[in-house]
Amino acid sequence: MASQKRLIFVTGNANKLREVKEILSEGGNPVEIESQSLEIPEIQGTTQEVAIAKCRAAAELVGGPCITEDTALCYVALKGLPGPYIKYFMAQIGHEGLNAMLVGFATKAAEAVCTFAYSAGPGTEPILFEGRTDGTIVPARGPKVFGWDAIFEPLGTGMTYAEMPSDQKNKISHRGKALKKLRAYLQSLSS
Ligand SMILES: O=P(O)(O)OP(=O)(O)OP(=O)(O)OC[C@H]1O[C@@H](n2cnc3c(O)ncnc32)[C@H](O)[C@@H]1O
Ligand SMILES: [Mg+2]
Repeated sequence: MASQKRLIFVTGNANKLREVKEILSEGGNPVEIESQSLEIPEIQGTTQEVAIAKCRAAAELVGGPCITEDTALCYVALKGLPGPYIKYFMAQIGHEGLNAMLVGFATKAAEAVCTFAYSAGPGTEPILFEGRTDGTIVPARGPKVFGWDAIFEPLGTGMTYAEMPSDQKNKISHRGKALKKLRAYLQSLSS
């Protein structure tokens, strides 16, 4: 059996880290995740530009290979906004405000987008792995534990992320889909 690689996941978000560990623990984990909580400034731009800049900065700070992750919540009616700026919107206006932003718009459709970035070390170009889940913005339902989970209802489920058991969310989530791609890439590196 190939020895397990250790990889540093630079994130300040304990819920992200929990889900990443849960998802990677299912079925042949190619890496052992070690986390480092570092405050990395996030630039403005597309989800891809934000993810690349963050991972580059993280690799410089860590001084070696690492992964970072960016989550965006993209409203169809607002052409993808708040997108990568969702954290600040969430902090300032909360679940109610995030619903109120859509009053007067015909569609409440939104896409949850997760972008993992892998850097082989300082000075190397990060590689991106993206996962997307379509859904609808709804008044909050379920435990308010993780970000905007309570107001995002993935299409066809009738439940918000917050109302689902974590294994159900992980199976269909933006993060689960992106991690599947990252896992395949890491497996190809170690074989
Ligand atoms: O240190 P990092 O990894 O950047 O952690 P962060 O909390 O700053 O995360 P982001 O910059 O990616 O901002 C994403 C925002 O969306 C929230 N979020 C991320 N994933 C989520 C999920 O699966 N469900 C609900 N909210 C989520 C998260 O709490 C933030 O408010
Ligand atoms: Mg962040």
